[in-house]
This record gives sequence, C-alpha cells and structure tokens, in this order.
Amino acid sequence: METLPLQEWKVQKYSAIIHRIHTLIHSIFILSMFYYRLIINLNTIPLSFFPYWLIIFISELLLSFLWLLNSAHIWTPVSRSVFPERLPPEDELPAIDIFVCTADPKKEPPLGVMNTILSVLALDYPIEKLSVYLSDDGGSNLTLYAINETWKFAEFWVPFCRKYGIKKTCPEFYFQGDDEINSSKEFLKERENIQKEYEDFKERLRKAQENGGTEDTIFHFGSNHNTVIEIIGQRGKNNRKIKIPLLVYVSREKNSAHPHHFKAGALNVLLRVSGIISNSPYILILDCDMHSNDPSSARQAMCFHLDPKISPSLAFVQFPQRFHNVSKNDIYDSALRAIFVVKWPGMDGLIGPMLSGTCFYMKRKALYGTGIHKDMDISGLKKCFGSSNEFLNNLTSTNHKQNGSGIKEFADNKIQEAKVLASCTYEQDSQWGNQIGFLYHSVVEDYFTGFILHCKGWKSVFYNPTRPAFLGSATTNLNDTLIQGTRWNSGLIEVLFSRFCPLIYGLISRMPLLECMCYAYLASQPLYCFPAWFLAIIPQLCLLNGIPIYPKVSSPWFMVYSFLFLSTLGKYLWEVVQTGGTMRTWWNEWRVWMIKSITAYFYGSLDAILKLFGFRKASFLPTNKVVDNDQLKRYQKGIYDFQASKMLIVPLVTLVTLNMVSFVLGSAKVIFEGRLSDLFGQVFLSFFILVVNYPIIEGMIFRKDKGSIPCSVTLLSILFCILLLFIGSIFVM
Ligand SMILES: O=c1ccn([C@@H]2O[C@H](COP(=O)(O)OP(=O)(O)O[C@H]3O[C@H](CO)[C@@H](O)[C@H](O)[C@H]3O)[C@@H](O)[C@H]2O)c(=O)[nH]1
Ligand SMILES: [Mn+2]
Repeated sequence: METLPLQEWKVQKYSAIIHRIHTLIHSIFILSMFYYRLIINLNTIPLSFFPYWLIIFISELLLSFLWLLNSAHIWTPVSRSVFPERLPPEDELPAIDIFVCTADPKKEPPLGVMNTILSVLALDYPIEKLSVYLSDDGGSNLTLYAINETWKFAEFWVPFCRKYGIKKTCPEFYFQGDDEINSSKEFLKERENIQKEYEDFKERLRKAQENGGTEDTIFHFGSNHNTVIEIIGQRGKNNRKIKIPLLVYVSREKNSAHPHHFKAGALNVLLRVSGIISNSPYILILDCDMHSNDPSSARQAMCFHLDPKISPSLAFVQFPQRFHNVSKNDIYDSALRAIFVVKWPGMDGLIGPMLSGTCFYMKRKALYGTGIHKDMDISGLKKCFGSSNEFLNNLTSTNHKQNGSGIKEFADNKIQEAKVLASCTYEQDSQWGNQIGFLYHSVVEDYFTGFILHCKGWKSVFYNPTRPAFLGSATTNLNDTLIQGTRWNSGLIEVLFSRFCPLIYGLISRMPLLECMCYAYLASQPLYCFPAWFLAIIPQLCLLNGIPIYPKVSSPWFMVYSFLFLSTLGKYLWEVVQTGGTMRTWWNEWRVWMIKSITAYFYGSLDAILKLFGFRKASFLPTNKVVDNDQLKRYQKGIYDFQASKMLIVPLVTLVTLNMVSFVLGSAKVIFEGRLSDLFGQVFLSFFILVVNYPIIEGMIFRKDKGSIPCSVTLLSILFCILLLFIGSIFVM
C-alpha cells in the first residue's frame, strides 16, 4: 500500500498563463522600441545628438535586459502544503542542530539574541534531538553571561511552552500579546509566575548591560582573542532535571592577521564544532534577530526532507523572512515583499528558491560537497576538511537517530578538539569556504552558497505557511535600509563580475536556463543604477536645451513607448495585488526602487568595483537592531525619515531638484515655443519622477520636523543641480 504523501504542491496556473502572455506581448513592444531607436531614430538625429542617443540606448538596453531576466521568476509559480501528522513516529525523526549568529552586542542587544535562543529551545520537536549553538562573533562577556542566564530561565520557559502548546515561544513577544490565553486557573497562575521570572531575567541582563558586563569578567575578549566554547547546558542536567535541548556557546578565535569571513566564517566554525558534538543531519540557521514564531516549523520542514520522492536531491527548505515590525504602509519596503511573496514561490516551480541567509533547514551533507569524500583516502579528506581526525570520523556518519547519551562525553572530553576546529588557522590549506560549507567568495554568502549548491544539482523548496514560522526585525529607517542594501548589492556585483557570473557559470554547470536567469537577475540588479541615473538626468537636460529624446506624440512610435510604460506599471500592479498587496504598496515599491537604484545599487556597484581593483577591503557591518523610537514612530506613520548619511541623501535631492527645474522650465519652454508634441515624453518623465518621489519634495520644502531634509543637504543639492545644469548647457547644445 502506498503511504500518503507528506507534502503536495500545485502550480498557480492562471498566474503562469497571464504572465507568459504578458511576457510575449511586452517583448514584441520591446523589439519595436529597439527598431525605432536603432533604425528610425538613429538615422534622423544630427551627429551632435549621438552621445545622448547612445546613453539613452544603453539605458533602454539595460532595462530591457533586466526585464527579460526578471520574467523568468514567475514562469511557473507554485504553492505548497504539508501534512506533519503523517510524519514517522518521534523516535524516527532525524536530529536537528540550530545555529544562531550574533556579532555585535551593541547593535544586537543580548536580550533580543536570547529571545531568539529561547524561542528555538522550545521548538515542538523531540528534545533529545535538538541542539542549539550560538556563535558570538562579537566575543563578549555580556553575551556569555546572558546565555547562562537564559539557560536558567529556560528551565521555566521550555516546560511551560511544551505543557500548554504555546506557539509564540519568544517570551518578549509572548508576554506582549494577549493571544493564546487559556483561561484555566492553573495556566493563569503559571503564566504569572513565569512572567515574573522573565522580568527578573530581563532585569539581570539590563543591570549587566549597564555595568558594561558582569562582575566576574571571565574571558579577555577583544579584537584578538582565543576561542571560547562553553557547554551552557545539557539535556536533563540542570537543577530541576528538566529536559531542555543542548545549548552551546561558541566564540571562535579572532586574530587580525587572519581573515574571518564574517557570517560565513562563523557558520563554518559552527558546522565543524557541532560536527563533533551533536552532528545532526539537518541544520536550522537563524540570524540573531529572527525568532521562531511557530514551533512546528521543524516538522513542516521534515515533510520535505523526509519525502522520499524529493529528499535525495533536496539541500534546503527555505521559509520566507517575515518581520514583526513592518508597518502596513512599509514605506521602505523593508519586508522585501517582491522577493518573498512573488519571486521565491516562482523559483520554487523551477529548481528552488535562493538561499536567504536565515530561516532555512539545511541538509548537513549538502554543505560537505557532493560525493567529495566517497573515494578519498585520509590525506585527500584532510586536504578538503582540514586535519581534525575527530571531525573526519564524524563526517560520514551523521547522527541520524540521536538519543542524547553520547553528548556528555563529548562535552567533557572534546572541547579541546572543538577549540582546534574553531581556531583561525584551521581552515588553512583546506577547502572550507571554497568548496565546503558556506562560501567566502562574496559578502552575500547566502546567495552565493545557494547558487553553487544549485549548480551542483541540489534543489531547494520554498514553504510559506499562513502563520509565519519565523519573525525578524526589519530595518525601519532609510539610513539602515540603504546601508544594508549597499552591502547586498556590492556582494551581488562581486559575483556578477567574477568567473561565477550566473549566466555563464550556471549554464556551464547545466543549471536550467530559467533558474540561471533568476540568479543573473539578482546579481545584475545593481546595474539598475545606470538607467536610473541616466534617465533622471539626460532627458531633462535635453529638454531644457530643446533636444527631443522620445518620438513625437503624433508619431505611431509614441504608442510603443506609451504601451511599454503602461504595461510595465500595470503588470507590476497585477503582481502586487495578486499577492495581497494594495495600490499603495505598489506605489511605495516604485519609489523605493528608484531610491535604491540611485543610492544602494549605485554605491554597492562602486564598492564592488573598488574592491575588484584592490582599493577597498571586504566588510560586513552588521545591521543595526537597536530601535530609535522617534524614527520608529515616523516609520509607523508612513513618514519618511531623511536623517541619513549625506552620501545617500544628497544624490536623491539633487536629482529631484533637477527634475523640478526641468519640469517647470521645460513645460514653460515647450508651451512657449509650441513644441509640446516634440518634447512631451520628457516633460512627462520629469512629472512622473516628481510624483513618485513626492515625499522627497515634501521633506525638502514643507516639513520642519527632525526627519525632514536638513537645509545643508538642500543647499548642497541645489549646488550640484546648478553644476549639472551648467554642464548640460555646455555639452547639450
Ligand atoms: O561578521 C559577522 C557579521 C554578521 N554576522 C551575523 O550575520 C547575521 C546577519 O547580519 P545582519 O547584520 O542582520 O545582516 P542583514 O543584511 O540584515 O542580513 C541579511 O543578509 C545577509 C547577507 O548579506 C544574510 O546572511 C542574512 O541572513 C540576511 O538576513 C546576524 O545574525 C549577524 O550577527 C556574523 O555572525 N558575523
Ligand atoms: Mn538582519
């Protein structure tokens, strides 16, 4: 008898059909546009216009290229459902290691990190099969103190969550919300006691933080320090003999003479250390600000990993990153809606979504390279995995049916070996970061590692349950959003301009074309900065100098441009509305796209180019997780906060000013000279840019609050704008 399936998926047929038809029609119009530019337009312009023609042509080419790549994403969108009740009995479930990373106790306050830890300690999964590892890249006694306190509080928290089937297992949010209230007396009393314990726990952390650490500073952390590994608690080995998953603290060795490879380096250390302690076949990876919001996520993920039909080639199950703090309006598109709601379900219908840094259940074996150790002798293995015999012994035998008994000896005897595995020289002369583990080639280690896994033939699955499995904190101010975006885009460009360029390397590796296109789209996304900058400057300067860029309104070619414009806007609106967004979401996303193209995409590309030529070193500044209440309030009200680095704001304000000038003077000029039909396209473009970016105008002229655009920025921008106009009047004649 055939057993019932653990999971099902279905193609969203209507979306796919509409998308494909639209793609076909839109491409015909794109081809017509190029026919106009290359054949009709080029033959009629005077030679002196050629430079502008070329810039506009390049912009249109890039936009069309990116549009084409993007069309691959939702070729076959799918949705999935799981049946955890059909999973094998508990003692047959595989063990899971959970990795949480933190890097900076100032930007990532320990209370938040510990809440993440508590939320996963209470996962609904056999306790003896869970092991939680915290990587502390910030190396801080405060974090170490906090995790010890966490263990004590977990003695109350974990049994409470399990007993009452609490879903919100992150105490900070549990006590804030009023859901899940069970009215039994016993429950209410217990809840009250635990809330008191939690408040005490918080108070202890607060005091420790205030004192800049704890009284008994145990370790000397600093920019250079030795490895610190502590088994914080073992199952059933605590005061009250309560069962809690294993909890391990790891702060790897740091030495400024050795590169530490940021998060990817930290994860690889955890892979090795856990490899000789619990060595579970599956790993859940979480950023420190991403707590579990549904304890059944592990079982949901196992519905895919244990499905014999897909399991052999399945590397990871990706859940979407969702956030507890995005507002309804989400003016900075912090939720990255287009990625997690539109693109990943689309890629799921190809060979799978990209790896997204956090919220995924990974198969350990996939990170060890395919078949790499099958026919290798010991010296070959050492060349790949480094010299630890202990680690090599565990390599081929992941602990499938862990019962927890082995861990005690590990804890006592093998900490020394774990320290060797966490030292900064361990990876020398090995393939870690290159072929094995999380890869170091780019600062977007998630994107790149996932890409190489897919190139090797692994697949992935996207699962987006109605109740968010994990909730994180999104950036809620412009500065953090754009700085984070700059880092991502720098990492993406790094991949694009390397031998791993997705369109080439992917195709050589026989990755399906559509999947390659999706990877190539993301890597090429920073290139939007070129058309964005060009189209915000050149047509405007040409307008002021009476040079037409687009066809006359009376010409049939004008229809082609109008169609492309409306079709792009309309199709995007359809995508947004169809996935639960509103007109407002759609409009915000346009603005954010423009803002990012001018800033984050631009600086990201610049950063990558400087790195390429050796002028800059790779860096990974962790995103700030401390909230500024003023800024948060403005975000929640949907008011832009322009308190951001001048580097980011000045270009935006300059371009908006230029468009104001070109719109006002340009309209007057065309009406006065009777050339509206000739230059209408350009007048309209300025108008569109101004309407979309109205909040910037508001911040410049009408607002006086703390989040408005400072006068100094406006003045500087006006200066730059005058400079642009001046250059324009010399060259554009
Ligand atoms: O040297 C470092 C730097 C960062 N981190 C940790 O990495 C995680 C992600 O860092 P964060 O500053 O939050 O970066 P984000 O840009 O918000 O992260 C997104 O982008 C990263 C890739 O750039 C992915 O790794 C993340 O999972 C994804 O959420 C955090 O837990 C950090 O503590 C380290 O462990 N070591
Ligand atoms: Mn983050």
